Amino acid sequence: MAALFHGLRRVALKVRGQRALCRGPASSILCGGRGLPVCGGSPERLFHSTRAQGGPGGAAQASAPNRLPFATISREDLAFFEQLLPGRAITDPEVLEPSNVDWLQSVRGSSELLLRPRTTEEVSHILRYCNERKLAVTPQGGNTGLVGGSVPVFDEIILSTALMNQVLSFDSVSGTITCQAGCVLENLSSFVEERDFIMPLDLGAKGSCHIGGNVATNAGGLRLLRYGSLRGTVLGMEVVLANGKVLNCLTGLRKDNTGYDLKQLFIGSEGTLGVITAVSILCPRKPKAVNLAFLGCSSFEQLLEVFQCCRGMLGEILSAFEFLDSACMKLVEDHLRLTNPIKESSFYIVIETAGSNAAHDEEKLHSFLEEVMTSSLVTDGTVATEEIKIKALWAIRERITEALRHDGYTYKYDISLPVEKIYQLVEDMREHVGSRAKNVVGYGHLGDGNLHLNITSPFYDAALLSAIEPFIYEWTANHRGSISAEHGLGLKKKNYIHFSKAPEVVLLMGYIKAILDPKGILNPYKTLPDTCP
Ligand SMILES: O=C(O)CC[C@@H](O)C(=O)O
Ligand SMILES: [Zn+2]
Repeated sequence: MAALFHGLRRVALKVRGQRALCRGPASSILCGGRGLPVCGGSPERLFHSTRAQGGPGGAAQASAPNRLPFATISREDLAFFEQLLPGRAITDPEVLEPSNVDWLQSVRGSSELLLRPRTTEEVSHILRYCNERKLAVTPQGGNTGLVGGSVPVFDEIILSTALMNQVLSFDSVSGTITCQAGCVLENLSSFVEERDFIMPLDLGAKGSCHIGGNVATNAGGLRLLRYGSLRGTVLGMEVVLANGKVLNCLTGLRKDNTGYDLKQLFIGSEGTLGVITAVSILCPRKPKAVNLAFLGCSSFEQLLEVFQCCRGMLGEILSAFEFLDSACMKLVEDHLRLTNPIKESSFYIVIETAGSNAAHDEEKLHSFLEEVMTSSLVTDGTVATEEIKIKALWAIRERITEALRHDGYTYKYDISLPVEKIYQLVEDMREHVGSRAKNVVGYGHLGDGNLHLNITSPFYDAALLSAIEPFIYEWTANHRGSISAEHGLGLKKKNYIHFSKAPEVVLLMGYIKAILDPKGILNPYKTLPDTCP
């Protein structure tokens, strides 16, 4: 079996060095929110943008509510903002354009004002003013979200964190980084890596997404299996409330049980409760040895067995367990010209190990590979230890979202389920929609029980959408899953919240919103449903 392992290594050398380009999904910025009354009951209509999507087709699976009675921007307002942020209160439609449209180009707002504060004080002034005037605000970071949470729906003022990009401090003993919300994740990764640490999260959108947006959407990503969610690694936070009050919870303490942990309210609230301006995040030490195994399996059942075996045999060095099906592989081959490094298989697995002793890790990985290959759970595979090859293999998994965008109009779902049920949904969906869909693909964070089910059609197709929904939500609810595992609800999914949350829970969310943002100015039309449970 040693020979087989080395054989795997040789295949790795064949992999071309494509670097995962930073696209934009997975996380977004401090988005979310809706206007008061908490459940507005505004009639819905389905809308889709005809100028949408980079690929063929385009549209949006989003319900467009009616505009709530917010004020509109006056000359005096513009003068105020221009004075507060000289040269950083943008009204030029061309500059505003990319901030009005989401990364998927599926939803579009019509904001006429983009504000670029640099400091928490400026954010505080902006919000105090907007709250008094009842001007609605959409916080925006890297604008990489997938649920329409980070762009305005109507004429909301866009509050961008792009210029709030300073690292404030780094504690090299604890590994805690404190930085402004607009720091790009990849820049933070480079910063901490130079100091022998890593960020606890990693996503395909790392080149564009902002850390504030990651926190506001509780972005999951590829390392959650090992380092947990931001709910555990965010130690402190500074947030500006709708009325401009600054809530300073910017501690770097691991333990702090003094009362309610208020920062948790803002993590994953999509900017509906406050604008996150700074965060303190606990970073793990940079692993001394990283290995990546890219394996093929002929059935999902076998893939699950590999997962079990992997957890048992790799234990503490396992840092990611991702999967994609053969339809995903075809998409990245066809649209991005990436090369399948192994024999064609029904399923592919990406396993990453990260540890402190290369020889020890390699030995563990070797025994694991020997086990799964002798028991024929894995049909083919390749292993990489060099960074460039690891990146090339990761690109196959990380760039699926980008490949989908080239495939047509994409109906996106982000479901968590008991792990053994994950692929049954893809199969049931394929059967259910039949030839109406161009592709039905499944991939995701298997180790976290998180499936990304994506369906494409050449153009937006309302009939296909009504075949998919509410079928997918009912299916998920029947299996006690979540209809949004890591992307949030934003604009597109907010009205389906009841498939995952009980009425009294949604009601309590509404009360919290009403307390923190009584005028509903923060990211209206997002996260909470239009109608009361
Ligand atoms: O595009 C998607 O559906 C998933 C995006 C992202 O969360 C990923 O895991 O690649
Ligand atoms: Zn994901």
